[in-house]
Amino acid sequence: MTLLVDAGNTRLKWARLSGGRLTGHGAADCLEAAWAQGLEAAWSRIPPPARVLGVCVASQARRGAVEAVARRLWRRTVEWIEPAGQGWGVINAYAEPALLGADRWAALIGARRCAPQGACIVDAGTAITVDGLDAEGRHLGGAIFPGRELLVRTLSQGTGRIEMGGAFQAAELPGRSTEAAVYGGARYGVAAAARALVEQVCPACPPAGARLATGGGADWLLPELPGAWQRRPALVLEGLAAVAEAS
Ligand SMILES: Nc1ncnc2c1ncn2[C@@H]1O[C@H](COP(=O)(O)OP(=O)(O)OP(=O)(O)O)[C@@H](O)[C@H]1O
Ligand SMILES: CC(C)(CO)[C@@H](O)C(=O)NCCC(=O)O
Ligand SMILES: [K+]
Repeated sequence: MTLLVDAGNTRLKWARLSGGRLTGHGAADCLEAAWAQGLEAAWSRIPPPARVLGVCVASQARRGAVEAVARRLWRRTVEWIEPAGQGWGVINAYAEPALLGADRWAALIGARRCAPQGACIVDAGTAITVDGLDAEGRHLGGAIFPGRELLVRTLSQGTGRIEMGGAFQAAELPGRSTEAAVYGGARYGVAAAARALVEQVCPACPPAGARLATGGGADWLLPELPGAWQRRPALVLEGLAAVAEAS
């Protein structure tokens, strides 16, 4: 069994790969202080994996904490996948391939496998990313925009008079309090921005291409986007599964 890990900036997701199937999906909220202890407790209940394969777009410290858990529990080294110029049927659009987010790279590999006709991919995570992929596996490039929660944090941290804490709340506009104005602004602003990104990136993708959506924010974002989208909650892990099976 191979343990697949998607270490994002908000959450860390994992699943077990055996016999070509993904099972035992789990997630840890990395914004909580004791997330690493929580991860260790959750992982101590799964059978020892032969390999641990992952992507990490979070800090070096978080990467190190994940490595420490795998080492302590199973004496395993985590194999972190980094984007290359090409691999697993995908050709990276970046002039400096290593600078593409490893989660975007894995999502493209996952898309290559489930949508050989090409795809437009939306990942609604901490950041919202949109990427294009053609029928030859060429990555067409993409877009990066702050997600809802991140936008609220940014406003809170970058101003003197806005202080936001706690969970995101649905709010209507016009808002009659700072909270309502900020939550409503983030909700409608990010939705409008995501629509604009999709409208820019999707026309560059093959007309018959799939529209694939992933990320923890897909449920709220999808109804805001034009067109019919296929939910692939584990697209990044699906890409990692393709890598694991081929190496
Ligand atoms: N239980 C939850 N905990 C945290 N975020 C959640 C939860 N449910 C939904 N979300 C939404 O999912 C988003 C995080 O999604 P996801 O887990 O895909 O992010 P991530 O992988 O950490 O992001 P990134 O890869 O961009 O760093 C949050 O910004 C929020 O909008
Ligand atoms: C954009 C995020 C934060 C999305 O998780 C991640 O893919 C990342 O840190 N990327 C590096 C920058 C880039 O992809 O160009
Ligand atoms: K993500």
